[in-house]
Amino acid sequence: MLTIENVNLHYGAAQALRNVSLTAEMGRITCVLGRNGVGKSSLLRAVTGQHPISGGTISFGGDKLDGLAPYGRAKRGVGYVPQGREIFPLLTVRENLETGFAPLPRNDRNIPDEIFSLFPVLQTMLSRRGGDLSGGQQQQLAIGRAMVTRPKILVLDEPTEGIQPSIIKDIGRAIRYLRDSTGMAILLVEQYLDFCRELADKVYIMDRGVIVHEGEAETLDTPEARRHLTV
Ligand SMILES: Nc1ncnc2c1ncn2[C@@H]1O[C@H](COP(=O)(O)OP(=O)(O)OP(=O)(O)O)[C@@H](O)[C@H]1O
Repeated sequence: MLTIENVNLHYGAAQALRNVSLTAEMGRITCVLGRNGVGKSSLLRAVTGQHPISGGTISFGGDKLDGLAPYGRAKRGVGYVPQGREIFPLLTVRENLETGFAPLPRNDRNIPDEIFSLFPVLQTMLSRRGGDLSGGQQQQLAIGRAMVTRPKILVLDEPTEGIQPSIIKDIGRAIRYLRDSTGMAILLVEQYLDFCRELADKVYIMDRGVIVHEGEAETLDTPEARRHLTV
């Protein structure tokens, strides 16, 4: 499981995370809810090594992650689907998927078939450029690219942002499938309450860099959560 303990993160003098602690267990979907600017992406940058933390510890399966470069964390099984997808627009869909080979030993450098079972559109568009895909297709590609790295934990930054409802459904189904079939841990941050409520096993709510609620999804107080999501 992923354990985040008392983590602080700064951008210069501005503090984006304040003593944040959370756990994301194997075989469960952990969702962090919060409105724009409360620190959700910063939390994922801390987990994936995109930004250094200024206090606390982050460990996965008992190994300390903080201090490792993003590449080292990918090698230890941290798969990342960043906000805005970050697809390479001039590379083909196949080449985008193959960028996920980097942390893998040579024998594992193949694209698992289950990516195409989950997202058939990727197979039909293998030789198209990433930049030609719709936002929803790019999100599926970003999840596929993370799956190529054979993650033990998948970390997703607002996977529903700017995506049409039918593709949001496909993405929700894929996330559930990954939890159930592989037993991986899934940590996702979201502003979309209904998506989170349908999918999550455990929910945290963040406000201004602080965790203000932690609980099982079925006990989530929806009006209270909505209050935290309204500006
Ligand atoms: N590179 C940066 N330099 C300075 N401040 C930053 C930087 N990135 C984020 N911040 C600030 O840190 C705070 C948390 O931002 P963060 O992106 O983590 O929030 P968020 O909850 O993910 O919001 P969003 O949904 O808009 O991405 C905000 O006040 C933001 O302005």
